[in-house]
Amino acid sequence: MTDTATAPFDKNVNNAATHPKYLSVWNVEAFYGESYIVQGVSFDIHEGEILALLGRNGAGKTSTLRTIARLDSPALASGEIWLDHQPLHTMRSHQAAAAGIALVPEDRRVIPGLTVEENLQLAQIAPPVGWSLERVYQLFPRLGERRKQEGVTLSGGEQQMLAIARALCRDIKVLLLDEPYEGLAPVIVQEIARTLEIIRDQGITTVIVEQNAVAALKLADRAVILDIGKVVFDGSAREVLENETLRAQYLAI
Ligand SMILES: Nc1ncnc2c1ncn2[C@@H]1O[C@H](COP(=O)(O)OP(=O)(O)OP(=O)(O)O)[C@@H](O)[C@H]1O
Repeated sequence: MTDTATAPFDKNVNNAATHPKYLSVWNVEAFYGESYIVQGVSFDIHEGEILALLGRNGAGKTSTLRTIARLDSPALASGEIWLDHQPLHTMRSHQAAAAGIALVPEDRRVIPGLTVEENLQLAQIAPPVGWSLERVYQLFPRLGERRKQEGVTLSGGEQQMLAIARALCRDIKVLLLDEPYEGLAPVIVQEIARTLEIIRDQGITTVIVEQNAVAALKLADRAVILDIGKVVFDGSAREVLENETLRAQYLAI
C-alpha cells in the first residue's frame, strides 16, 4: 500500500500532480463474440478520486466496468489495465477481486433468504476482509437498524446501500458502481452521494457509471465520456457541468 492510501482526497489540491496514477486503463479493446464494443478505451484515475464514466445508452459504460473487473464477457482482446502496479489484464475475475476491485452491478445482487447481516457476513467469509460490521453500520445506520431483516425486502435505496456495504466488507481498493442511483428518489440519491463522499474521504477510489449524469458529475472529481465505445472527453467533472455543448452532444442533458 502506498503512503497516500489513507490521505483524504482534497478537491482543492492538484491531485494529478501530487498523486501517482492508481488505476490505469490503456487502449482496452473488448468484444461480445464478434461485436467490437470497447474500442481502445484509455483513462487513468488517481488514488482517492471519484471518476464519473458517462455516455448515452449503449456507449459501452457497463462493458468497460465489466472489463476492468475481468468478467468473462465482454472478452478483453487487447490493452492493459493496471491497479496499483498489479496487471489486472492478466487476471480472471476472482483474482481481480482479490487484487482489490469490487464491482457493484446494476441489479445489486442482494442474496434472497439471507438477512442484511448475513449478506454482509458472507462477503467476509474469506480473506482479505475489509470493514468491520460495526464500521459499516456506522456509515449506514439504516442497515444497522434492519440487520435482522431479509435483504431482498429492503427498499431500493437500502438495497443499494447494502450492495455498497457488502463491497466494503472486503478489503478493496477500487469501487466500480454501475447505475447506483437507478430508480431512486432524489432524497435517497443525495443520501447515497453523501455516503460515497465519506467513502472517498476514507481512501477508496470510485468509478461511477450513471444515467443521472448531473448527480454523478456533482459527486465526481473527474469525468470520462464514452461514445460508441471510445473516449470522447476526459477532464474535470466541473468542466462537463459548465459545458452545455458537450452535455448536449454526448449526454443529452
Ligand atoms: N451480452 C452482450 N452481448 C452482445 N452485446 C452486448 C452485450 N451486452 C451489451 N452489449 C452491447 O454492447 C453495447 C454497449 O453496452 P453497455 O451495456 O456497455 O452500454 P452502456 O453505456 O452501459 O449502456 P446503458 O447506459 O444503456 O446501460 C450495446 O450496443 C449493447 O447492446
